[in-house]
Amino acid sequence: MASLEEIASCISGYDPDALPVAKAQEFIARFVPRVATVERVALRSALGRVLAEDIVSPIDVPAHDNSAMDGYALRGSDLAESGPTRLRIAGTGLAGQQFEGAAGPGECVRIMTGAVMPEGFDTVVPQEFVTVEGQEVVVPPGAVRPGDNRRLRGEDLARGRPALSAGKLLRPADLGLLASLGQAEVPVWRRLRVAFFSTGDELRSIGEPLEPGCVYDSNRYTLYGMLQRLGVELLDLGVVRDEPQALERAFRTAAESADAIITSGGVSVGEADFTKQMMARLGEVTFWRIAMRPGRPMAFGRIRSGAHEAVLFGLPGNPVAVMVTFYAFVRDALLAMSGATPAPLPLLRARSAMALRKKPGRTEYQRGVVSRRPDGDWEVRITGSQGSGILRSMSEANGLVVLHHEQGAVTTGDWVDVLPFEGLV
Ligand SMILES: Nc1nc2c(c(=O)[nH]1)N[C@H]1C(S)=C(S)[C@@H](COP(=O)(O)OP(=O)(O)OC[C@H]3O[C@@H](n4cnc5c(N)ncnc54)[C@H](O)[C@@H]3O)O[C@H]1N2
Ligand code: MOO
Repeated sequence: MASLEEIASCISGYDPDALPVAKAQEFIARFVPRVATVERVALRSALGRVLAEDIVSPIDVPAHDNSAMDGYALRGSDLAESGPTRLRIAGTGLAGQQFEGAAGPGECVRIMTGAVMPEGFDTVVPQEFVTVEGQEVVVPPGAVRPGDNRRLRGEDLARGRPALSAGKLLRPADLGLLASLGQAEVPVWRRLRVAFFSTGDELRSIGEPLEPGCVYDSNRYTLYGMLQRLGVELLDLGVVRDEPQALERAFRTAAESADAIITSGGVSVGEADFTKQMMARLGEVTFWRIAMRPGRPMAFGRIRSGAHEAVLFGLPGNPVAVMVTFYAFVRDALLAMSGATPAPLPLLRARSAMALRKKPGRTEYQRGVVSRRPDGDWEVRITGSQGSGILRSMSEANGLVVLHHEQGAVTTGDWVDVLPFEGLV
């Protein structure tokens, strides 16, 4: 596995004290390893897991040419060039059944949606387009063209062709697709294990009295929520005092049982911090100052304990900085470690309802509410104070306005990128 130094040397203009977001992302993507164990799970349990092998279709789906409509199967060559076409009804084909009778030229077969097309028939006319006169169907001119309303064998999935590629994060449509192939079990990468804890002597856990100068630990709860949504296995190591033995114990336990460790707090320049020293002592860790707001300080690397090691994301302590750095760096890294093919989060374009101050040379994430304007455009309004300790403005927001590295000030009405929370937080 490459060392931090080796990776740093691959990144042009790398400066840990002024690191653009994109370079930190690139660094992390080059560094993180991927899980190596495949397990086979029942189809329903594969939801939200990452496919470990390509799935080649063992069958044609659909298995036969079949009708897309309830109506009458006919031969396209029987359609009259002008005027109505009269066809004799030779029998019926139901879904799940094959029409066994014989039908010759000038004849049609009553057919239901999904029923196998009778031999030699290539077109279906929907029943609402025709009139039935005794044993005859009258198709008006122009009602159908040859080949209409017929679904071809293998048009969804062709036998022997790839149906899904390894690295796919399995969503509801994929479960359905796998079911249509008759696949009862799915090869997926094993779930990633992520340990997390909060550091800081001022932190109290829920249920403890709040002494003067203390705050309740909220970061473990936002982290829990974000990690739970990613579908990883969680190991909550609680609040750890800023004290060498306690920190060493927590880091070692985490490295021995998890693939990744997420901490919050203790990565800035404060005096009472043993956290940074312990990170550096137990592994290979770099301390970044990222050109972003919020979320400037961050530790990144690996922690070792005996033969075990885990990737470390040492996030800043401020509650909003934890969330923003998680979405900017940790989310994609954990998905990559889980075996998923990288896919950037989609951004929405919205007009800013207000002027925003912004200096080029850093990425800013501002909390906002997007809504639809009467003219149909999306509009975004910032949710009050953007201090990185103000979780309320994060909770009130439904997205983050992403002001990119090179971008300058925004004037009212300008288009900006928004990362919507829907489906994310
Ligand atoms: N002189 C400087 N001071 C600071 C800098 C700097 O560059 N120079 N950076 C600031 C930035 S930006 C941030 S973010 C913080 C990060 O500091 P730490 O990661 O060392 O975090 P702490 O000092 O432990 O905590 C910061 C803040 O967040 C509160 N906190 C921490 N953990 C939790 C938690 N689990 N739940 C709720 N709140 C938490 C903590 O009480 C502090 O108020 O440093 C700035 N300072
Ligand atoms: O990481 Mo800090 O959030 O910019 O306050």
